[in-house]
Amino acid sequence: MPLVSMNEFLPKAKANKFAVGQFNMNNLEFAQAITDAAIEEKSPFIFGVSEGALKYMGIEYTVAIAEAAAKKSGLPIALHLDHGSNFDIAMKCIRAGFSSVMFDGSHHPYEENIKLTKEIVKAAHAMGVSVEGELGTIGGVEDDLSVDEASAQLAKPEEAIRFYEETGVDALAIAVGTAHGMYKGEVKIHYDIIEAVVAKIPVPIVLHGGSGVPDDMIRKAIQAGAGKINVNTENQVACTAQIREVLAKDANVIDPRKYLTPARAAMKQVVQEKIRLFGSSNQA
Ligand SMILES: O=C(O)C[C@@H](O)[C@H](O)C(=O)COP(=O)(O)O
Ligand SMILES: [Zn+2]
Repeated sequence: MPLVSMNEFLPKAKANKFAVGQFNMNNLEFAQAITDAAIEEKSPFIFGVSEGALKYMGIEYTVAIAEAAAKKSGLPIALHLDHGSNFDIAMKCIRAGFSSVMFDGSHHPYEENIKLTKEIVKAAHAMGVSVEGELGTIGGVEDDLSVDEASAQLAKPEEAIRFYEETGVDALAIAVGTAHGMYKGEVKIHYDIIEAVVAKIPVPIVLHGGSGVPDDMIRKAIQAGAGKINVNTENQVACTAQIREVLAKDANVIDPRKYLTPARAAMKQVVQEKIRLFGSSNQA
């Protein structure tokens, strides 16, 4: 199966109140772990690739790995630029074979964010590629905001609704209290904001910063209207913990397969648990 746009599965997710996971691809082992978990769960999924990961892996390897995963699994998989910062990087990814892009214009003033997002939607939709937009500040590692500071930057429902109406994005990331990275304090999700926006737009809300959010809060967010949930840090933590453990036990290990095999298995378990939690098992 070729890579697909998020529109292959997000409308169904919104209608049936489940969420599709975006799991970030940082190297081959991440891609294998995510794909193997999804195969067992018969779940659609999204490979998120940040600009940093793209630089690390190279765009050709990234696309080739995602295409191999789609071919091997037969699952609906979207290859999605995560937090794309400008028009050029979005077009570069689309030309290389990405089936979906995010434009993160949240650092721009509201009207400018709408204008820039609209331009990307127009070009991407002409090529059958889905687009995610972002509004408000999702705090955490990227912005170095505490959870309290992030709460101060929450999206305003009326602005989010107009943002959708003007841009026509396929999924909308709004700041509702989650933050990137593991939480230092308690996470507080503003379900009322999700509900108010989702009631007025036909596309799902995207929850960034899915790592470390308690399961019951994830379930409530999905019921409120989150149809795409991003997870990266939990996989990084699982991967690195295994590598540390193997190397700490035996300082003579030099074969990367000796520590990458358990690292991959640990990530597969994380992804499988998230897929079950998100309710996307058997939705492929
Ligand atoms: O960290 C990245 O490179 C990707 C993240 O920004 C991703 O979009 C995301 O929201 C995952 O959040 P996390 O699970 O808190 O790492
Ligand atoms: Zn994010």
